[in-house]
This record gives sequence, C-alpha cells and structure tokens, in this order.
Amino acid sequence: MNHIKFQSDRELDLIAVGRLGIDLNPNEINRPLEESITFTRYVGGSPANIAVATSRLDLKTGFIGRVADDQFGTYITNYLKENNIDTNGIVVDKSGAKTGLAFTEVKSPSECSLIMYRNNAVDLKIEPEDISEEYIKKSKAILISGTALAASPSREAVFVALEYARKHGVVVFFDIDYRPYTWKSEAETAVYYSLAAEKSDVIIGTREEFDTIEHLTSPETKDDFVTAKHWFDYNAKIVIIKHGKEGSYAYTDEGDKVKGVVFPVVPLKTFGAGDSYAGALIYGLINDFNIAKAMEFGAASASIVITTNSCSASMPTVGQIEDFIATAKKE
Ligand SMILES: Nc1ncnc2c1ncn2[C@@H]1O[C@H](COP(=O)(O)OP(=O)(O)OP(=O)(O)O)[C@@H](O)[C@H]1O
Ligand SMILES: O=C(O)C[C@@H](O)[C@H](O)C(=O)CO
Repeated sequence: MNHIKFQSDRELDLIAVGRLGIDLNPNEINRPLEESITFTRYVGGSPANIAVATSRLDLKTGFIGRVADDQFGTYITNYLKENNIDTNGIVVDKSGAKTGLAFTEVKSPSECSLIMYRNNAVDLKIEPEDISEEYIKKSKAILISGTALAASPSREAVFVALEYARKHGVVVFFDIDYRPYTWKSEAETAVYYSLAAEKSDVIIGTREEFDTIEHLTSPETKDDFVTAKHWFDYNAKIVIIKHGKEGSYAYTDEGDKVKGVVFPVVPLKTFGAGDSYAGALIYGLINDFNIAKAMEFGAASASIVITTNSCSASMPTVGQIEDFIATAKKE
C-alpha cells in the first residue's frame, strides 16, 4: 500500500510527455567516442525510455510529443506502437525541425557520457494546442520530463498539461531530467523547474538535479530531508532523491523516510539507470506497492538495464524483474 490516490476508472495508466529522440550507442565499447566506428540506433529520450519501460511492465501507456516529418519520426512512432504505446497524442511536426540525437560514449563502465545533437530539436516544438484535456483526463497519471521546460513552446505545453492533470485528479510524476546544454542559464532552469515541481505529486531526481533547482532559493542546501520537505508545502507526496550506485531515498509528506535497496551488478554502462528505475517505480506505485517495494522494483530494473548496451530496447518485463530479485535474494 502507498498513499498516492490514483483514479481507478481511467483508460490509461500513464501518459509520458516530452522528448522522443534517437540514441546511437557505439558497438565497440570501452573506448572513447572518437574511436567508435559503428553504432546501433535505438529510440531514446528520457520520457520515451520511461514510456517503453512502463508499457513493457503492462501499464497502459500513452505519449504526448512531437516527431519530425521524416523517416526518423516514422521509426519512433512505429517503435512506440510495436511496444503497445498509445500514439494518439503524438503530432507530426511540419516546421522542418529534426529529431534530437544522442551519441553515447562508454569509455569504461563507470565513465559514460553523451554528445547530443539538438539544434532545432523537434521535441521542443510541442505546442500548448497539442495538449488535449480529453486525453489527459483519460489517464491515472502523467510523467513530465524536465527537459521539456527548457524552451517555448514546449515549456507552455507542459504547464497546460500540468493544469489539466491537476484539474482532473491525474497524478503528476516529475522526473527532473536535467540536461545542462538544453538551457540558457542556471537561473532560468531553477525558475521553471521550481514552478513544475510545485505542481507535482512525485518528484524524482538525483542529488545534483535537486541542487540545480534549489540554487537560487537555498544554494547551501545539500541535505535530502531539507530538500524533500520544501516540496511538501506544495503538492508533493513523495520526493525521491537518487544517489547512483549508493541507492536512493524516498521521503513522504507523512514523515516517512525509505532507503531503496541497490542490486550490485557489473555494469556495461551506467546510462539508462534513471529511466528504467523511474519506469519500474511508477509501475509499483500505480499497482499500490508500498514505497520500499516500488523502489526495489526500480533498482532491479536499473540493474538489468545497465548490464546491456541499450536503454529502451532492454526495458524488462514484470517476470524478468521478479526473477532477477528472487535470484539476487538467494545469492
Ligand atoms: N552502478 C550501479 N549498480 C547498481 N545499481 C545502480 C548503479 N547505478 C545506478 N543504479 C540503480 O539505479 C538507480 C538510479 O540511478 P542513478 O542515481 O544513477 O540515476 P540517474 O543519474 O538518473 O541515472 P542515469 O545515469 O541514467 O542518468 C539507483 O538508485 C540504483 O538503484
Ligand atoms: O534522454 C535522452 O535524450 C538520452 C537517453 O535516451 C539516453 O540514453 C540517456 O541518457 C539515458 O539516461
């Protein structure tokens, strides 16, 4: 049991809002990007990865976003459909904007980075008019991804989605998803992240991401409890602060603090941990798991995904996560 109230009469469980992109992951790993020659293409973008994760976990998942009017746009939409994601909220952009690309680098399992190509990125072209109140109110929850706040008109579109969600009792998950190169200044970032976090029920981010939000109001804060408590004065019911392989902490507006377990693995790369964690955590919360169990699901999913060379393509099923946890507990 957890204390988040999801409306039971909804057609969809989750609608993710924001970035649909492409990841190009090097096939030759453990070397710098300049020495990588061949790449495999995957659907990427943090909210897209989370949507694939929740759909693989049998949550009825939809997506609101824009794709380019070209072959990559078609590839992304088809991939979502193949993964049973409802694409009725996806608009084909006619402005000539292009799909954002992320070239990942795996120098070693612990030294991962990415180079993003995001000039005129189509995901930031989503318009407030693309957000349908009827569609949002069909869902138990929405997931907002912070990068969508980086520029107009996407920023306004997110706030319209938040407005409809609050009006219709749709639970708001907010993954901070801070990508510095998408923003103009730290002040701009802090302002818009704060406005969105104030309207969110569950806020998920790393320690560094919360520091980014707080840098104007309380630059000295580095304490998880102080950070979490701030958001309980608004709408937050759960604040999750992630600390990489050290695990994560959940704080609740009821005064609980839960330490999430970690499943130690030898990673192939570390990116994808956050998205798989979020997808499985959301699955757990919507299925009324207690918070510790939902975090355990998230951690297991992350451990599975970081041992592979992809994010979206490796998102596990419920059975795979359960088997992984059972095996880990025996060892
Ligand atoms: N090296 C690791 N080994 C085992 N589990 C890990 C490791 N790294 C991350 N995790 C799991 O994934 C969860 C989320 O990871 P993390 O805190 O790195 O998020 P993130 O920074 O958003 O990830 P990403 O690298 O995808 O941006 C952690 O709480 C932990 O359960
Ligand atoms: O979010 C992105 O645009 C890139 C992701 O798809 C990428 O694989 C990653 O960073 C996952 O953490």
